[in-house]
Amino acid sequence: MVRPWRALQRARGWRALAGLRERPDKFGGVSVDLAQLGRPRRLERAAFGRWLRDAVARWREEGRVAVWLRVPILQSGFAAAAASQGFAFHHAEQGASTLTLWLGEGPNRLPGYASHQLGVAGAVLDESTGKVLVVQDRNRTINAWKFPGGLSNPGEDIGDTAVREVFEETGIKSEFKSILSIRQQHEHPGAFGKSDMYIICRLEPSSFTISFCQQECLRCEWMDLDELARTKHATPITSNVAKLLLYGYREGFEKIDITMREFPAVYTGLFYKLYHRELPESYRNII
Ligand SMILES: NC(=O)C1=CN([C@@H]2O[C@H](COP(=O)(O)OP(=O)(O)OC[C@H]3O[C@@H](n4cnc5c(N)ncnc54)[C@H](O)[C@@H]3O)[C@@H](O)[C@H]2O)C=CC1
Ligand SMILES: [Mg+2]
Repeated sequence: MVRPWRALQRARGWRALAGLRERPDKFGGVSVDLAQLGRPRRLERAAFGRWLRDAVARWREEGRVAVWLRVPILQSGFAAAAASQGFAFHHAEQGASTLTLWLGEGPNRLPGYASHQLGVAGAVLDESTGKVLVVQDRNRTINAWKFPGGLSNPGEDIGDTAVREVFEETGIKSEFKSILSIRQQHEHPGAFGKSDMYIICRLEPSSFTISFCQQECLRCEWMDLDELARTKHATPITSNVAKLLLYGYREGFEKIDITMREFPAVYTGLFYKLYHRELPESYRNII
């Protein structure tokens, strides 16, 4: 016998499903966010599965090309119900996962999620002494000199990551001047098998007394740039960028710098940063 309160809960669950808002997108897909259901204690996975099967049939009839289903973490059982109907994970963040189902013709054309992580290091050069700031990692088996740096926070500008990481790891304050190099490595073990983008910036110091982070660094010092360019005890990236920096130090930074300019984005009203080699004024103003 189904107890009346349980029947009532189920009826509420069905009403909630029937009332789910669907958001079409400009590509012909549709999104449904299951957070709208609140905490449906009595809405069973099987009932949700039946609703989803009917909804998918309807979306096919309507000619939708894709379904985006957002599932709050506490309702993850619904992800299993969706997977049994062909949905697959697209991405997950702290509180929810998003699954997709391609309904269009031919192979799935939905864009993937994050493909890279971004690391940024700072080559901090004291131009008055020709010394550059280097560290050795505490957690590495082979200890080579490298520039202090680390992973970018979401929404953080490249130069801000370099300045923050340099300060956190060495106690040195600095200012962003330019980008010197970009390294891309696929299947990076430190990036959960994704690709790693590693950018080295040129920074100018505004403080000089080292107070390095004991958790992350084993050693930290101001080293002659000339010596860093020659030493065998540096990673290949560090050696190459040290040579590049030495070239710029001797012959003018305009030979090596990739500088930054800020522009308003046309469609969104946001701003972005454009990084490129110096462009003479006469070329900037060509109409
Ligand atoms: N060629 C070079 O000179 C080197 C370049 N890199 C690049 O630097 C960037 C990352 O810099 P980092 O200094 O590593 O980042 P970071 O300065 O943001 O530090 C990451 C922190 O997370 C910790 N961590 C990492 N994986 C962990 C795990 N599974 N469990 C617990 N703790 C963990 C580390 O011990 C470290 O304290 C990447 O882009 C990488 O490719 C890193 C090392 C050498
Ligand atoms: Mg680091």
